[in-house]
Amino acid sequence: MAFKKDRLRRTMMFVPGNNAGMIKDAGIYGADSIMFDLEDSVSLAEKDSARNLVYEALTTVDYGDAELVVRTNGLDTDFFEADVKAMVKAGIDVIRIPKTENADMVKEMENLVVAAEKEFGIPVGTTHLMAAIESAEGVLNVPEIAKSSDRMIGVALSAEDYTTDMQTHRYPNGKELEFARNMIINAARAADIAAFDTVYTDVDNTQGLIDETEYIHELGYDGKSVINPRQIPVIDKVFEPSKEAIKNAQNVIAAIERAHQAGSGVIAMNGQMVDRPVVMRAERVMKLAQASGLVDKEGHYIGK
Ligand SMILES: CC(C)(COP(=O)(O)OP(=O)(O)OC[C@H]1O[C@@H](n2cnc3c(N)ncnc32)[C@H](O)[C@@H]1OP(=O)(O)O)[C@@H](O)C(=O)NCCC(=O)NCCSC(=O)C[C@@](O)(CC(=O)O)C(=O)O
Ligand SMILES: [Mg+2]
Repeated sequence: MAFKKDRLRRTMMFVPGNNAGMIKDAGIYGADSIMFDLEDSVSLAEKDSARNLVYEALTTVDYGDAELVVRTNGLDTDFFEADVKAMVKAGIDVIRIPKTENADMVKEMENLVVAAEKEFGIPVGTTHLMAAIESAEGVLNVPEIAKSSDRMIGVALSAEDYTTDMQTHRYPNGKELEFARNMIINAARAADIAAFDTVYTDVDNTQGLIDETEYIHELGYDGKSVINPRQIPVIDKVFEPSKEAIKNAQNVIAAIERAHQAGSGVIAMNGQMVDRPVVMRAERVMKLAQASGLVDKEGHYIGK
């Protein structure tokens, strides 16, 4: 397991917690984060066996560098406490809180996580949290939800439940999600945490997935939740920087290093001002380039 607050999270793959085959092989597809689901993809009759299955996998399977996330059952269910205890004991990186309506729900989750960390001898603060925003109320409260805990790593739009709550459904142009998407990305950036777009459920429609991913990439999202491994390379490709963008980022980083050596935090490059925000964008391009295998560890372009 590997946790880093500012890691790349282009794809977060849902894996139904009752499917042993999918759980075992979930690490081979290259998702940045693997999310084991104990909530809506698991029937009531299988809640306990799914929890045991995911616990077993977390403590025995090597998922490499992937970040490991679990979506527990809701705070209002009989399964929630047992889910949280088992997942904290297993050393999960992140708990995804379903149907998060307000900051009090995050606090309730946090209190249980702290108790479980103490009970199982896990260093307090190790288990991180993220909130799934799945309702009108959740969208209105997302700014406070995003800032409600130091453990928060991100907020995610959950459009299936959200559109149901809004008494609409999903359309190809995504107009029904505009307000929620803008609220969520803005709240995430204000809290300095990640923003995840929703699942794209039409798994055979690759062009539709590309269009939606390009749109949320432009809005500034870190990535998307996915439901099928075939969606991972499609999303990664949209997030892949061009050769020109990489070259520009390399030039920006080199220019600011020269500026720092000369005792300045700002420099002009080809007539354009290079300062901290420009450098931060360049650093993100280089991180994406490295994850895409387009540059080596020293940042030299190697292509594919
Ligand atoms: C969609 C489909 C049925 C398509 O089946 P297909 O049969 O066409 O799949 P194929 O492509 O043929 O599979 C090829 C190979 O990949 C393996 N494989 C497939 N999917 C895999 C996977 N997910 N993880 C690991 N492995 C996988 C498979 O086992 C096979 O392995 P092998 O046999 O060895 O070749 C299948 O993917 C699937 O069940 N997905 C998970 C669905 C799910 O989790 N739903 C709940 C989360 S959403 C929700 O709750 C709404 C939300 O809450 C969301 C929010 O909060 O954001 C909201 O409100 O919006
Ligand atoms: Mg949902």
